[in-house]
Amino acid sequence: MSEKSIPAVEAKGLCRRYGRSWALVDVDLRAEAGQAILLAGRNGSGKSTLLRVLAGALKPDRGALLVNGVDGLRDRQALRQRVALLGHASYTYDALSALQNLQVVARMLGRPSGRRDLLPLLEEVGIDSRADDPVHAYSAGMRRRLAFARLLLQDPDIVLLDEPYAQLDPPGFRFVDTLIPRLTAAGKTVIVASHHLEEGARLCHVGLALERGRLAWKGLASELPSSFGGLSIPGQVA
Ligand SMILES: Nc1ncnc2c1ncn2[C@@H]1O[C@H](COP(=O)(O)OP(=O)(O)OP(=O)(O)O)[C@@H](O)[C@H]1O
Repeated sequence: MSEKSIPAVEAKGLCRRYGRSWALVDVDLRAEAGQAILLAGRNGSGKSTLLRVLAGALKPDRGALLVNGVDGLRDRQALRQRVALLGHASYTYDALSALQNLQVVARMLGRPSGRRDLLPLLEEVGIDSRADDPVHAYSAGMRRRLAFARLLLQDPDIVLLDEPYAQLDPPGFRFVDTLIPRLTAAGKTVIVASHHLEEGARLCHVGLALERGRLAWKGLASELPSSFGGLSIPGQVA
């Protein structure tokens, strides 16, 4: 079967509610390997909910989710092996150092977990000089950088980024700007929820916008109407 016939992610009719209130209504999404998708929408439109459903962190009330052709709702382990979400919470072990945090993940994944194996990842995200400090002593941006290092270690096929610029400084923005094309060039699928439509348009191929949980717009990321977001990053250095 050709690669094109099996999308990396295929969601159909996803619905999710919190109590009586629907946060996602009949959302369809298709993403190919090597594609970056910008997910836009006002606060509360359902972006984080959709990413969490795609990552297997939240169960949809209705709908189907196939990841590389595998039913992700039935086979949640397969889903979690293929998909990783960088969300709002960093899910770190705060009493451990950054290096120890990565070691825990590396051991879980059966990957090399020596200092020399993992330090380059911390270097890549710019926190190697604090590798041995406990994470509870980290700033918000440093925790976010550690979450990126963990994501790189996980090396999933499908990368979900929820507001990737949040808490980062200008060098951090540049890290995100180079990370997304690097991931897609390696054949990964990237779905980015962001209010930064200008950056998203530069980095992503397809644009989707949610409005009150429904898919309200789909097209080229560069043509996404600014009514769905439109922040620019203060202090962005060319
Ligand atoms: N844990 C929760 N319990 C109840 N309602 C929730 C919960 N999480 C989200 N919601 C509701 O679901 C809707 C979608 O929220 P969601 O966080 O997915 O939006 P979002 O587009 O990511 O917003 P933002 O841009 O502010 O991050 C909102 O109406 C929100 O109030």
